[in-house]
Amino acid sequence: MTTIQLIGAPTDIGAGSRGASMGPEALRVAGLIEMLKAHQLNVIDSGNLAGPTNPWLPPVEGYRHLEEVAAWNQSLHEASYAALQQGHLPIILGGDHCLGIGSISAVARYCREKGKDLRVLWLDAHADFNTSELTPTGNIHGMPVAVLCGYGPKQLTRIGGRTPAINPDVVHQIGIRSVDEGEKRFVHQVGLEVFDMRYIDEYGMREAMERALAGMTENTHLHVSFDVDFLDPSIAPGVATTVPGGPTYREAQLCMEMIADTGRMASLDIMEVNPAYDVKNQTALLAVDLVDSLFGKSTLMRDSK
Ligand SMILES: NC(=[NH2+])NCCC[C@H](N)C(=O)O
Ligand SMILES: [Mn+2]
Repeated sequence: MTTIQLIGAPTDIGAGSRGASMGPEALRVAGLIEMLKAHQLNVIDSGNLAGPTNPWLPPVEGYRHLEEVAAWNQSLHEASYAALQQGHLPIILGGDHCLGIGSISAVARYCREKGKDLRVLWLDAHADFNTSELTPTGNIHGMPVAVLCGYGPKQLTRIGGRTPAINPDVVHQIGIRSVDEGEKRFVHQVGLEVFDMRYIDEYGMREAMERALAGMTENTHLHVSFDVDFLDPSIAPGVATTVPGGPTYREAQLCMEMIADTGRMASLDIMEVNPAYDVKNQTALLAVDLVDSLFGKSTLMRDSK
């Protein structure tokens, strides 16, 4: 029986607006634990990590709150790695998406040690591939993928003991529709695989997901990093950096169901839920509904189990 371990990381330290620090509790209030238990999963809620408060200062040399971001990610790295070592499936409750650094560096370290092939599905409106030279904001939640690939300050790129923590070819991004100018060039330069909204418009979510999930084996550890701003803001207003033109409810469901069908998901981030922007917790409720599908809820007639 799979044991899920929830790890809350209540911080907005990498964001440009406050409020993602309330995300972990919003997800719990929305029924995350009860939903997981209904899948006959063991659930351990290890509560929330502690870390520095948000000093709410402007960027320094292209980074906002670098030391605090490093502290949060170091402790998330340790907690996520410990959960994986115990054989648990960690679910990280963000918090802003800078926390992908701590979470995914832990998964990468675990995979290296176990000889597993890592694949990261990055569901997001943004590529999060900025550096201090490229960023228009200095907000580190716009940088985690670049940091994981070794581009960034050493306080962050060294978390997890190997730099780079991952190679760009393990990352497959879905739903992207907001990439800064310099960031775009850099994404092309390193050859990130991006199924952006234009791709999804032209070929559909099914084709995008088939490609993003292709080639996995028994030995693949699939990590899903779900930034809730992936979703269209009309259904998910509770995020700080909304971008119009995201996946609809049905497209998002299909995305989750296709991941569930692989049976390979072994760790998950749920990031950027921001109750300060939400209406009656609907974004957290929707995230829980979609994660329900990620764990195999089927609304389909063909459901046979
Ligand atoms: N995880 C996120 N919400 N990232 C938004 C990043 C927005 C913008 N590209 C920036 O770097 O500031
Ligand atoms: Mn993001």
